[in-house]
Amino acid sequence: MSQPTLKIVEKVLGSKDELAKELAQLIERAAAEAIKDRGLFTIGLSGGSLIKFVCNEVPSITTDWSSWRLLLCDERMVPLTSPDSTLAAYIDGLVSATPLTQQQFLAVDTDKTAAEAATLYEQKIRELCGDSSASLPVLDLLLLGVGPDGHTASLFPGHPLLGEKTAWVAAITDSPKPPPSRVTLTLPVINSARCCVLALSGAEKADMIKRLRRERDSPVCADHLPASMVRPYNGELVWLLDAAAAAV
Ligand SMILES: O=C(O)[C@H](O)[C@@H](O)[C@H](O)[C@H](O)COP(=O)(O)O
Repeated sequence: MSQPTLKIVEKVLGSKDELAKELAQLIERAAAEAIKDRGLFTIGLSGGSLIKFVCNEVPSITTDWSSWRLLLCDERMVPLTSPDSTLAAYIDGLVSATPLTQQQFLAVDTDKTAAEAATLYEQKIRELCGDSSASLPVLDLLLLGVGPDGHTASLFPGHPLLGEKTAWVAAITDSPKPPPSRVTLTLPVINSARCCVLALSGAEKADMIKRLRRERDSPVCADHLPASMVRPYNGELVWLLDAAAAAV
């Protein structure tokens, strides 16, 4: 059976603020559709600059917050009290600014080893998706950043994790981006989502965008950057760029 053609949408926004507003509108639409169709909205969150984009604009959207379940596309194996904790940043930015409760966030057990936490997180996602026997979860919306080396979530160029085909969540203890120990969704789970958003901003990402565009437009390209391996099987791929990152 041939692979359905991937629907890729690329939007270039004038500034980081405009990118954040566009992202919030996309999230509002995705949440409305998911809640109407399934009574639940599952959204995956990444760290880095996405945190500010989400926390600055998402609190002002109109949605049924009680139907949201928020999980992490990747998380650092640090305590919630650490400034490196992605979950802590989102709880701090969203719980006080919306009706969301901390219990609606799917927390990683960062007090365990990364391998144990990965196994436990997969079980939590299975429970969330209500089908423990499912081969892959279909999450509604995954928000992904892209590092200057083309990594996304905690999937890094040339890392064996890029070849993981069965685990939903994997541990990495040699992350080139500190802190070194993390858990991450794997590519099969990322590509099973209904919609993946890659959000890139800043002039420092311009060169990477050029490489990703080359890979995107010619899949046979040898690079195989992790961010260009985000190609949802049956979902939508949205690139949101600010003008600085999209500068050719
Ligand atoms: O926890 C993390 O480190 C992130 O999940 C990571 O994948 C991030 O999204 C990229 O490194 C891009 O970060 P910036 O958008 O800040 O460049």
